[in-house]
Amino acid sequence: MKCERIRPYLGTSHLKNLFCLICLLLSVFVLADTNLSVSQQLDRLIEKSDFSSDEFFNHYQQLKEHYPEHPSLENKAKRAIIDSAIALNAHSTEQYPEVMRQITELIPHITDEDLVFSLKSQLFFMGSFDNDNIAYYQQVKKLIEQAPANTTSTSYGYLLLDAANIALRLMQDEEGWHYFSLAHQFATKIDDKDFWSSVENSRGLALSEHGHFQKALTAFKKALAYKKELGVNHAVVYANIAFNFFNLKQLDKTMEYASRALGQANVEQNRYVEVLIKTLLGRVAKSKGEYQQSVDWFSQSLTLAQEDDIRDYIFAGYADSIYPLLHLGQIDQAMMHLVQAKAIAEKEKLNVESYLYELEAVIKHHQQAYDQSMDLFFQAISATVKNYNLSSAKIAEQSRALMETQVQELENKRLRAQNEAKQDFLDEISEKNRWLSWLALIITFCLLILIVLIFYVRRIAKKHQLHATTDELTHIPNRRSALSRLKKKMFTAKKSAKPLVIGMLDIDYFKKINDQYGHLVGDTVLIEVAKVCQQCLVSPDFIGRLGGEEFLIVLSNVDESTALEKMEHIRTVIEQLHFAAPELANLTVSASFGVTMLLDCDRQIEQLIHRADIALYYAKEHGRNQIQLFSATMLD
Ligand SMILES: Nc1nc2c(ncn2[C@@H]2O[C@H](COP(=O)(O)OP(=O)(O)OP(=O)(O)O)[C@@H](O)[C@H]2O)c(=O)[nH]1
Repeated sequence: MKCERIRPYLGTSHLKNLFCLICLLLSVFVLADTNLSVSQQLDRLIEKSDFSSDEFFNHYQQLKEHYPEHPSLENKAKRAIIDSAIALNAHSTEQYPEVMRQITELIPHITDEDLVFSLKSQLFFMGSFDNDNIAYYQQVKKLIEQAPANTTSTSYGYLLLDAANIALRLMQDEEGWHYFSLAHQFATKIDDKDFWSSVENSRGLALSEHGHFQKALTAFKKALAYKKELGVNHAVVYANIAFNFFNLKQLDKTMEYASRALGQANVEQNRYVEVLIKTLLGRVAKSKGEYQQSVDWFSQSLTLAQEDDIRDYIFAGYADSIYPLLHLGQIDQAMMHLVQAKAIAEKEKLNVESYLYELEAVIKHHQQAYDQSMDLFFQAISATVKNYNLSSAKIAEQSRALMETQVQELENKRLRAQNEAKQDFLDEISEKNRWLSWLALIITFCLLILIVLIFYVRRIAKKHQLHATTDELTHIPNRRSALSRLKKKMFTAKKSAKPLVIGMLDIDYFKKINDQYGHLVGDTVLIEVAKVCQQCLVSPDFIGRLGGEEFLIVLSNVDESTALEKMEHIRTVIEQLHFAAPELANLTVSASFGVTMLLDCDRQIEQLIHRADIALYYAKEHGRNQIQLFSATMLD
């Protein structure tokens, strides 16, 4: 962004250099009539002209030694022009007064109008330090008006370019582009490729400063083509193209042309371009957010600029690194750079007051001194207004742009704070969530353990219940369970007025079986009897073991005859029991049954059981292996 801020005073320096070069050309042209040999040597000198090259100085030195006291006034004038060009190029301000004195003395004696004009222009450049303000612009315009009619002096062309640039910087766009158009016409008139290249390069810089980067690119490329055609130095045009691509945000192209500029600068031994490109690389790194890299590039550019005393870029090195330093949180270092930048600006009389206020405002902003920052921003505007004599519309435009920047900055700050708050909230939630996750995990784990425990407890309880309600030997309901179920059946039957029949089953002569075959066989008989009985019954009918060899059979919802049929079937099945073991081949089993039906008068199961017992006793008494239905006569 600061490219545009640096450009104003850089552009003028270039113009001065170019102007000096043209003065040399003009001088050679003038001398061609008076002294051909000097002229030829100067021609060669000018062809290779580069005010910063050793070759140029050596040739010029030789020329001076050969013709120390050349009588021609025009030659003296030319030498004064060359001396002033060298002094201007090298910023050798201490030499200015002497050269200016020579030029002032010569002017009244020179008759050639164009040469006089060139001398006056040179004098003007040496006397103008503060070249960015309205007064300077007025002086340039006045000088242009003094140009001889139909002049072919390129000094006139370079003054037009200077006027165009200054007008644009003073935001007098219409006049600025008008001067460019005049320079264009003048270039057509004199048909000088070098001047053409200067027009295009200068126009490219102006277009770039005004944001017309594509048009600027076209202009720079034309300038480059002219320079290449002439075979003169063009590293600086490469550099300008690189800067332009940077403004177009085409970083790949920026790097490509930066590299070409560096290569060409190496060939031309142009340290100025090297400094320029390192500054550009610093800006590229800054735009990528690589602030440390950016500071490093600016530091390298600053060192080179200091070594070669390239003052514009000593200032740029300090000023440009302020933003990245602030981003790196090095506010004190940024402040030190600002102090240095201010000192250089004051010493060199650089017209950067507004820029310095702006930089200080940004530093204050980073120091959170917002009121001071705002004041400094307004001082930056005031400085711009004062310096450029802006119209109220331009002031309003600048103020609005600045306010928008501030508002945007504050909005960004607000959004940052909002995001931070959001992040804190999310962190808090995620912290809570973390705890909740742990809690959920622990609870799940506990629940799992609980479920497993419940499962085992239930299994054990079931086992216990089974144990408590089931006969261990026969696996049918035991006495307690059988009687309990009978109780429920009796209650249901009475409630629904449905019939209920019970049968007491007792294995006949079981003692004998035990005695004859042993208890184990007795157990087997008990198991087999229980098994076949159960097979004969369908739910809700059931059988339970009351104890020893005695069983209880309960038949629900059956009439007397059906009940007796079922009992008879069971009896028959028991009677037909066969045991596989050969020693049990002769073992026969039978059972007696005492049967009774639920009566209306029954209140307790004991009454039922008692009647069944009586009937069983009766069956035993009357020959066993039979079924007896209770009847009152059995009581007799
Ligand atoms: N093997 C075995 N014997 C048992 C078991 N419980 C009782 N007994 C025996 O069963 C026999 C019952 O004999 P009793 O009450 O005299 O009856 P009984 O020999 O069947 O004669 P009646 O009932 O009159 O036909 C006893 O000898 C008990 O020891 C048992 O769980 N297993």
